[in-house]
Amino acid sequence: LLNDVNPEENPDIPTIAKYFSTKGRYEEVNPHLIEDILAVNTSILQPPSAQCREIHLTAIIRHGTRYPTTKNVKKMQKLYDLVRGSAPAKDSWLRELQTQWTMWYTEDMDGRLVQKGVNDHRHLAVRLSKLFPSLISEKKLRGGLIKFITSSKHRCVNSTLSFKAGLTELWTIRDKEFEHAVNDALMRFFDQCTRFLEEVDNNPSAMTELDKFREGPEMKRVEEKIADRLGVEYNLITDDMAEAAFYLCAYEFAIKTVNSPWCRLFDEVDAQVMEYANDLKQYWKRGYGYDINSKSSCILFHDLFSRLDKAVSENQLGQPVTEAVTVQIGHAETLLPLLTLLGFFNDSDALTSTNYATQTQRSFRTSHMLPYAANLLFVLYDCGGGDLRLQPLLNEKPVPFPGLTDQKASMPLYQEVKKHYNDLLQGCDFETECQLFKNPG
Ligand SMILES: O=P(O)(O)O[C@H]1[C@H](OP(=O)(O)O)[C@@H](OP(=O)(O)O)[C@H](O)[C@@H](O)[C@H]1OP(=O)(O)O
Repeated sequence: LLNDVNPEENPDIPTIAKYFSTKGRYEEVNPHLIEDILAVNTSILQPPSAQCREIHLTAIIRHGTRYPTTKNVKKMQKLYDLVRGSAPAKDSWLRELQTQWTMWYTEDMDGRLVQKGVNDHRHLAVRLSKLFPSLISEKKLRGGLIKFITSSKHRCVNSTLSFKAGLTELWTIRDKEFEHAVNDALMRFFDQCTRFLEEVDNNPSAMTELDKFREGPEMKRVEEKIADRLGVEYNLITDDMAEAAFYLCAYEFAIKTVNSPWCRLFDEVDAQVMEYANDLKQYWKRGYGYDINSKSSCILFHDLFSRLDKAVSENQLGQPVTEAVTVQIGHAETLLPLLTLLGFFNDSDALTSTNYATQTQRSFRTSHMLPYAANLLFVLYDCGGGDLRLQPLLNEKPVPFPGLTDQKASMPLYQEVKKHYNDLLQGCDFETECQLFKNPG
């Protein structure tokens, strides 16, 4: 019954759950799924005419809900030890943390997929088959027209297996296995872009804005309030400890759907500060902060459009589209550089350590873009008479291509889209962009 109530008032859902950034549950961006995990709303698709039929779909999907990485388990363990060692509390929720709640996360979990993450992908597969029944169909799966590509990371491989299982269970297919290709050049391009590795990933000064914010007044106030709630010395609650507490609340909720006592350490103002710190990390490491962040996704950008072009030419020749659906499973850092390259969620002002107060309405907000199982879809429609249209969807909702004027119900002409991204289509060469000493001009 609790699920019937507005998520905002559901005591099982932490009030701060909408601020969990890339540690957020998929259901927080699609709350109707809380009541019915397989619910879809086909009316959102609105092709401009009844003649339109979908001929190709590429889905770029983040893995499902996972355990914390080793780096964060260590921080969480340190906070747990600190809380266990503090003076016996009078508040029952804190006494529960001090005496009942046990630290069950271990370093060997290291970001592996959890059962909820298996279900995230099983259910997403079924919902997408309901949204696009002529493409994600048993006939096309059996016909080898649905391709799977994954990052080599265990959480992505297991998400791929789960997505496939969603379909084989739906159609009770037991007599056939479907393969997937492991392709890190595509799904983990950031690992192979030398200029990104040198100038951002391995450059300590690249994250200056995040470092300054973590030492700044907003974070300091959050740390003090946590220390007050725990009844410990201010100097014990560092930014790392605040992050560990936030992640304990987020993981207990995402993995076990529990509104744990750890969430009591934050009010909404605190959670918005923690969310901004995570957005600063993503902005400068994967988003608009540095041009190379998005240019490192050129290989995925060209892969997408060559796939779309192939479907167009096969369709125009009256041939069956040999790759009707491509399911590509990667990371938050696979999707975000591509979203950035395409211009999505670009604010007029950069996110910095000093403008938090004016960025409360920012569009660059990973809590809305990149929960577990976040998915970016490109659906190609043939509307007859050579009228081909491309519709982008993020997390099962149509999103207009930024800056594209012809936004007929977010389904512009494919040629318009290619014209809009012509500079990238003619350039954006991964080798050129990623070489360390880029030739000027
Ligand atoms: O803060 P952690 O260690 O969890 O950061 C992870 C990334 O998680 P995210 O920041 O996206 O929540 C993880 O991305 P994911 O999409 O695979 O979950 C990434 O693969 C991992 O390397 C960590 O990223 P970092 O940039 O190395 O901190």
